[in-house]
Amino acid sequence: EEWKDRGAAVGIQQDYDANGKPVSRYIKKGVKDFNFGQTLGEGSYSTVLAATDRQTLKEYAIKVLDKRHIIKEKKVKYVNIEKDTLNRLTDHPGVVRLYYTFQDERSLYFVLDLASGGELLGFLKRMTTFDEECTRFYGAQILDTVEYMHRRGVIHRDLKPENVLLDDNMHVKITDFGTAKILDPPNTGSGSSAFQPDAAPDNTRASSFVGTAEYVSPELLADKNACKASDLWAFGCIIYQLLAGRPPFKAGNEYQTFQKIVALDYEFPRGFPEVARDLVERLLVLDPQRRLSIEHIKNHQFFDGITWGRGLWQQKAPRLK
Ligand SMILES: Nc1ncnc2c1ncn2[C@@H]1O[C@H](COP(=O)(O)OP(=O)(O)OP(=O)(O)O)[C@@H](O)[C@H]1O
Ligand SMILES: O=C(O)[C@@H]1CCC(=O)N(CCc2ccc(Cl)cc2)[C@H]1c1ccccc1Cl
Repeated sequence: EEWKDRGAAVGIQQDYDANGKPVSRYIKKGVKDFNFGQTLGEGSYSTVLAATDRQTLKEYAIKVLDKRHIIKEKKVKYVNIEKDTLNRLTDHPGVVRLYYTFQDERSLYFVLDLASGGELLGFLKRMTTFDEECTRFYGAQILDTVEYMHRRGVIHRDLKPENVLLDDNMHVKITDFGTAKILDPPNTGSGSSAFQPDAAPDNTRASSFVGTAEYVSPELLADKNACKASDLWAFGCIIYQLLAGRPPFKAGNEYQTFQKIVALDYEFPRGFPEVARDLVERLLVLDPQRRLSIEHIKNHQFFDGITWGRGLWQQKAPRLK
């Protein structure tokens, strides 16, 4: 019972016994290992609290989910998807890292990277619009992270400025994977084959789920299925929104917003930078197969000057202006 209440083993400590024989020890973390601090935010089924590990003094964000509420709202599936997705996306600086999970009789706990800068949306609201340099930097970090997710066979499906958090270096930390889709690699016939693609082919379709109205792709509205290119549609909406201060498709209600999307009914405000306009026009394309691929986006003139890869995450974030 003790084992269960304190959650499954969450980490392996590699040690050696007196004779130098390797010994693996399971580290179990539980509520008692943390000092809980302020509430960082509330979700529909969750509360996120700042917390400090009492042994290491490292700071985390701990997402606490109420079991009764989750069961009542039939969201158990989303809890498992969030856990499984985060457990697949463990080695990229742009994804909020999941360190431990544990539970007690009332709650589930996800111990996550603390993104102390809060949501990108918050900064955008305060600035009204970003200049090109900031849009380029944040766009590049978001794209680099989306590329990593796709290579690991994960479609986010709800990319938006609320789900792009910022850490204490003002670098991107993408969150909210409860509605993500894990593309199971195609069964290559012989399961034991040496070559196992780390992700399904690009045009694999995911099951039905609709994200946030303003960022939903036309294919999702047409035939209820999202694909990797659906994340790139949302990416196009985000680039537009950072520079324009509002999303490209926004109407009085969700249905009218959907009508604008499927009709590709949007226009650029006066003064919208030409190069960025060209990029957005090649992303907000109704046919997902004709949308720019990640490789082509990275080579687009708008991202001239960006060093892709590790360098992008070591440089100083531009001051928001
Ligand atoms: N790792 C984190 N670091 C700092 N703040 C966070 C972190 N994760 C979430 N938050 C903040 O806590 C709030 C609640 O996040 P949570 O993921 O629990 O719910 P949500 O996804 O925002 O809402 P919903 O579940 O309705 O989609 C968010 O507003 C977010 O800004
Ligand atoms: O998959 C796991 O890592 C364990 C396995 C053992 C276990 O009991 N749980 C909790 C399962 C669960 C999920 C949702 C609710 Cl509402 C209640 C229990 C899982 C769990 C523990 C802590 C946090 C999240 C989860 Cl899914």
